[in-house]
This record gives sequence, structure tokens and C-alpha cells, in this order.
Amino acid sequence: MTKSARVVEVYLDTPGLALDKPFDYYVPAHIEQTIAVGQRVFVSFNRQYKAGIIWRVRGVETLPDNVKPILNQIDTAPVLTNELLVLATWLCNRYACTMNEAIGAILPGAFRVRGEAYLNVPPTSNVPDDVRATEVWRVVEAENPSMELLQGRFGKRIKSQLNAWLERGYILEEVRVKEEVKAAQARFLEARLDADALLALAAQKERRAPRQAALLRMLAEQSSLEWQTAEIARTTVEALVKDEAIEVVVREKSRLAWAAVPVVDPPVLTRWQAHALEQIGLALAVGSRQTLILHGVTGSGKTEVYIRAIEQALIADKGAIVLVPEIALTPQMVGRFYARFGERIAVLHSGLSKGERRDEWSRILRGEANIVVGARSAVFAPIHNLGLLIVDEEHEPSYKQEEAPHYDARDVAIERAAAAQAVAILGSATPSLTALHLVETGKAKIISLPVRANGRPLPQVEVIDMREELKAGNHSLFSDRLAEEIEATIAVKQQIILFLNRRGYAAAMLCRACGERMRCPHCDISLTVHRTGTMTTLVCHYCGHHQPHQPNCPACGEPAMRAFGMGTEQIEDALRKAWPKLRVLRMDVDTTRKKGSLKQMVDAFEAREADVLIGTQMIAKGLDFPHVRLVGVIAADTMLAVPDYRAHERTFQLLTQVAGRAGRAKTDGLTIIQTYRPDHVAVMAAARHDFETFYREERTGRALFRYPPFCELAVFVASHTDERLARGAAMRFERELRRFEGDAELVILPASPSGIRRIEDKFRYQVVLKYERWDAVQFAVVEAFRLVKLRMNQYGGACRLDVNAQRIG
Ligand SMILES: Nc1ncnc2c1ncn2[C@@H]1O[C@H](COP(=O)(O)OP(=O)(O)OP(=O)(O)O)[C@@H](O)[C@H]1O
Ligand SMILES: [Zn+2]
Ligand SMILES: [Zn+2]
Repeated sequence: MTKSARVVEVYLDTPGLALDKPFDYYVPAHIEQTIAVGQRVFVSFNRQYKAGIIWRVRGVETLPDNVKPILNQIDTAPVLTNELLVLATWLCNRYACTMNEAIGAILPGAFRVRGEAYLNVPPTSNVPDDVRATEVWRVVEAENPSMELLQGRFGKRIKSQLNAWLERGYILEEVRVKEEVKAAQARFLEARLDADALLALAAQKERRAPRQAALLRMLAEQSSLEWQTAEIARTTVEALVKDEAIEVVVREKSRLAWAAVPVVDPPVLTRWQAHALEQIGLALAVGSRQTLILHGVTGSGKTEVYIRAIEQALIADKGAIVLVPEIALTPQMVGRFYARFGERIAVLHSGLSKGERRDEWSRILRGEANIVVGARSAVFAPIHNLGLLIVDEEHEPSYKQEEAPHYDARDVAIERAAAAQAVAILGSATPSLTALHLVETGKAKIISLPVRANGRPLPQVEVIDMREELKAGNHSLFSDRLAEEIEATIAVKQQIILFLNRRGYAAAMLCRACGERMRCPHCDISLTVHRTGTMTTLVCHYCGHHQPHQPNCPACGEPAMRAFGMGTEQIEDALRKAWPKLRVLRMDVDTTRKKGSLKQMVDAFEAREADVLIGTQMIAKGLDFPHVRLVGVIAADTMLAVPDYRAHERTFQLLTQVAGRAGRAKTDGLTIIQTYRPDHVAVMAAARHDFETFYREERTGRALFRYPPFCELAVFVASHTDERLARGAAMRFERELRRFEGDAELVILPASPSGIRRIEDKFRYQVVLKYERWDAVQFAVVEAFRLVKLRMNQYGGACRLDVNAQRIG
């Protein structure tokens, strides 16, 4: 068969390196008019039905014989915009991922569907009587069943018979979506007359039909409203439809509904805020490749700056994306945006159901929402005509995705802004060294908000040397000063935040007699101690393994097991014992697992239903509680001890951020940092709000030992249950790259066990690469990676490559 036709290139929704390329299919005549790039379609591949995305459409003179047709369209309108398709290509290059991984990161899961074949009988066909007489035929004719259903009823072997029937044209198959999350729909009442005409008609009807008149007046105000049949009677609607004053329209609507937030008057900007906005306004006006770092101290009113900047973008008919850490997506932050922009806001975060995400995404695609507030993946929201991309709390590690594609939402934001001629703003009270490096190298401009918006001072910070406490005989978790201030704060009816960056009751269970440490049987890591009531459990934070605690040591038999290294549960325990009347909330991974629990806790603390909030790093992100007077850092040292080149930066940031939760409204704030290393620069600088000193010192160290931002890291990890295979793969990767060392300024650290050598019974070996520019080494690295990965997959192991890695191991 040859004829001129249109061919589409389709990326299949299937993992695997071998399928990481587009495949050709031709477009059957009946859908030629509606086919477009960015739509999903079903095709057949290796005798299976696969969903895929149309990547390109091209015309061909003659159609090669082996090209198969598109089986069915899933969408009539594209789900991916052109801009996002370009961004997907960029992701593949920047993070060495497959197109399938890139699209998987961009498109919400609800849009990923499986196809299923349904069978039916064509209107006319020459079917022999013996076929017609079979039970299978009768089922096909009566039920239009799926292939799967028939196999369930008649056994797997029925398939070959059905295939024969298909081939002879006795029956037809049609591929449809299996288990689709459908768009939610609702009925809307829409005006067909202009407001004046509606009001005139309402006046006429006032006496005879007051309900109709009321509805007309409502529609004069908002021209369209959702029809709640409980409130507006069918007869009322029918009468007005007959008058041709209104119509009933079925449209998609979002399942997600935010409670109405009272509209607040915008505050008068401070001098600094006004200046920052001027700078942003200039950048927006120029509208090309602009990155701004907004360095504003805690409580300086960055959110207000974002809101006004978005208003400016909207005036220019442009949309905006605001990324915030997951925790900040509570009604606090979203509420502030919602109060100003109402329904033009779409929200995207992991707490939404699949359907809700789908609805929000569709609202953005349709242009109903042109402002998106969301977590990391919202950086891919399909906003048309993007003007502004804001990354709040830019220093947060959660902007980097740990799974493939290992993208960094900050990089994506900058890239997307550049491509869309938009402005990227990275905001933080403690900008990352990476962000400041952009400023130093001329790639970004910095804007400062050096004072709090309400004129309050930054909290006073005291550092308590816990070694002195011990010497003085205080063995409690709270220093005398902290205990004193807890009481003083309660006395003035203010609130307290206690911060410790370790969840659970204790970090480890050790035997005091022989030194035995309780370890996970599947991972090379200590088991964490958890306690509920009097029950003590040992839990692995990596694989979830848990076992009851035994008082006797499994090695020496002595009843000498003891918990070491306190966690948040222990703080809660000690606090309740010391001050039984205090109302305490604990916020960490363990208490916020249930959907909505995080939001509940933030709300409860904001409503002053608790006196103390104990928490991990979760609580140090952009929360604004006006009544917190005291912040206590139980141990700054837990963060310094982490074996990571970013440990000091992270400590400084967390201390500064958590200290910044104190004294945000009327009363002066106080922060007490307990530590065994009071002279550490990260602790001292945070205590003095001395960003410059910390930055200067940390920068010097990074430059000296050549760590980011003075180079970039890529981490290759091979994992397998057989340690030799994992080590072998890492060594092979290293060997492959040694050839390129030197000519591309590539530094290769030798293959070695990862920070945790074994997780879930899989051994992990890594190779760390250092280089200046990814594009200079990309080709060699990706070639080596694909080669080793393909081999490793054959052996049942896995390989990953984290480009621009934020952590080693
Ligand atoms: N111009 C202003 N005048 C008075 N109050 C303001 C002004 N701008 C913002 N605020 C208030 O100041 C408080 C702090 O603002 P916001 O939460 O935006 O700070 P932030 O810079 O994001 O701080 P953090 O980095 O600590 O999260 C909020 O309660 C906000 O309502
Ligand atoms: Zn022992
Ligand atoms: Zn484990």
C-alpha cells in the first residue's frame, strides 16, 4: 500500500532505554482534521496497545508499508503545550533521562493511561454460520466486551481464535482508555443577554416570578454560575431557557474547592519592598532572560512582593508560577494568594488526589487559571504566556527530585523563564551558595530586603554551651536558660517552637555492656527507636523494617540496651513530664502521614490551640505564626554531623530560618540554640544574623576543595543484591570514563560503596564526577551510563545517574 498521507512521530508511554525514541504511525483519514502535536493517542506496538504522545506531524509522499495506523485518539486537544515539549527535550539533555521519564515528570499521573481492546461486530460482514453459532460470538455481539473480559470468561487460548476472526474481518476492535480519571463535570447557567437586558427582564418578572427575577439579577452580575439544583429549581431554569435569556451548559470543573478566604486590604509597602518591586517591574518590562535573587530576611514580606509582582505580570497579560516547599502549601500561604487572586489560582501539590491534579492541570490548559501555586512539579504547569516564575525558599533541598529525572526545579525555572522571555525570581532569607554564585558570575541580579516588614527587630539569639550544662549537673534535654524562657513565655501566654532535626524517640539502640548496635537486617544502618506509650519499636527509616525492642542484648545477653541520640518523640515526652499542663503538637514525618493532618496541625497552632510546636526541619519553612515568642533549638549538632559537603550551609540555613519564626508580630522574639559546638561558624553566624561572614567562609572552603558552586557533581550509583555485580558496574563506569579524563576537565573519584552501602538488601556502589560544564562532558558520561545501565538491567540490577547532584551517596 502506498499513498500520500500524514505521519506522526509518537513517544510511547513505556520505560526502558531501548524505546527512548519516537516511532512513526500514520493518521487515518477520519481523524486527520483533529490530530495535533501534544495529544495522546493509542497505537499498537509489538502486539500491545500503548498510549503515546504525538511529538511531530509530517506529511509524506508515499507511506512505507510497515507503518501502522493510530488506533484511537485519547484527547481532542493537546495535553502538552509546545513550550513543554521543548522543555522535555531540555530535561533529557540536562539530566540524562529518557523522554518517558521527562514526560512522566511533566504530566500529572492521571494523564497516563493504559489502553484496552474492546470487540464488536461490524454492521455488515460475511460471517459463516458455524462462527455465529458459537457462544463467544454471541457475547461479542451482545456485550461489546473487552479482550481481557473474554479471556477471563473463556480462557487465555480464546485469543488466537479472536485474532483469526479479526484478521478475516468478522469482528472489529477498538482501543479505549482503561481506568481513566475523567474530568469532573458540572452544569452551569450562562446568560445569553447582556447585563442591562437581564436586569430589564428581571424588572418585568419581579411580581409574577420573583425566583426567575432573582436568578436573572445574579447572572447580570457574574454571567455564569454553577447550577446547584438544591438552590435553583428546575422550573425556574426551564422558564428562562424558554425565554432565551439563559442556557444550561455542561463544562469541566475542578473537584478542588478552596473555602472562600476573606479579601484583605493590601498593606502599604515598605521602602524596601517598593524598591524590590521596581526592580522586578523593570525586569518584566525588558522581558528577556532575567534571573533575580530576592534576599529578604525572615519576616521581610517576600510574599507581598511576589503578589504585587504577579499583579504586574497580569496587567501585561502574562501568567505566573509560584513554587513553595510542600509544607508552605497550607492555607496560610495559599490563602494569601487566594485572597488576592481568587479563582485565577490553581494549586498543584502531592496532597491532591489524581483527579484533583488532573482538574487543576486542565483549568490551566484551558486558560481559566493563569497563576499556579505549587510544589516542585508545578514548575511544569502549562501556563500560557508565562511572565513570572517564582521559587520561594529557594535554598530548600526539596526542589531537587531524588528519582529520575533528577531535575532541580530551580534550574528548570531559570531555563523555562529564559525560553519564555520571562523573569525568574529565587527568594530566600538564606540564599544558597549556588544562587549567590549566579550573582557573582553575572547570571543573576540580587535584590535585598534587609529589615522586617512590620519594623520589628530580628529575634535575639542566645547560644547555650551544653557541655557547661553537663558540668553543672543538668542532664535534662533542656538547658536552664531554655527551661526558664519556656516558663516566661507561658506566663505571657505566647507560643513556643522547639526544633530538632531528628524524628523518632532516639537515633540508635546500643548495648552498654558490649557496644552492640541494633541494625536493620536489610540495610547498613542503625534502627531508629520509636516509642508510643510504653511500647518501644525499632524502625528502619530506609526500608520500613520494624521489630519490637528486646531488653536483652542479642550479642552478649546482658539487659543493658539503651537508646542514644534524642529525637522529637523524646522531646515531647520530656516536655510533657516537665510541664504537664502544656498543650503540645509534634510535627514530623510520623505525625503528618495522613492526608490533611499537616494542614490541621498548622491551623491548630495558628489558632493557638496549642502552646508548643515540636518539629523537624518541616517547621522551618515559610510559616508565619504571629504569637511565637520563643524558639528553642534542642541540638544544633545533629545537622553538623551529617556527612555531606553541604552540612554547614544546611545548618546555617535551618538555624536562621527556625530562629526567624520568633517575634514576627507584636512581642520581641527570642531564640535559644543548644549546642556542643558553640564556636562553630554556622552556629555563631546564625546567632548574629551575620549572613556575610558565613557566606564568605563557606565560599572559601568550597572553592579550595572544589565543590559546588565551583564545579558541578554527577553521581552514578549501581545497585544489586549481589555485591560483586554492583561494585563491578561502578568500576566499569569509572573505566569507561577514565579515557576522557583530562581533556574535558572531568574529575572522576574512584568507585566506592555509597554512604549507606546496602539498602533493602541491595548493595550500592557509586562513582562521583566533578566537572565545570555539563555540556562539555555530557556525551561521554551519557554513553558510559547507558552502556553500563543496559548491562546491569540484564542482570536484574539498577543504575542511576544524578546530574547536578545535591548530595553524594
Ligand atoms: N508592607 C507591609 N506592612 C506590614 N506588614 C507586612 C507588609 N508586608 C508583609 N507584611 C506582613 O509581614 C509578615 C511576614 O511576611 P512574609 O511571611 O511574607 O515574610 P517572608 O519574607 O516570607 O518571611 P520568611 O522568609 O520568614 O517566610 C506577614 O504577616 C505579612 O502579612
Ligand atoms: Zn551486648
Ligand atoms: Zn532497612
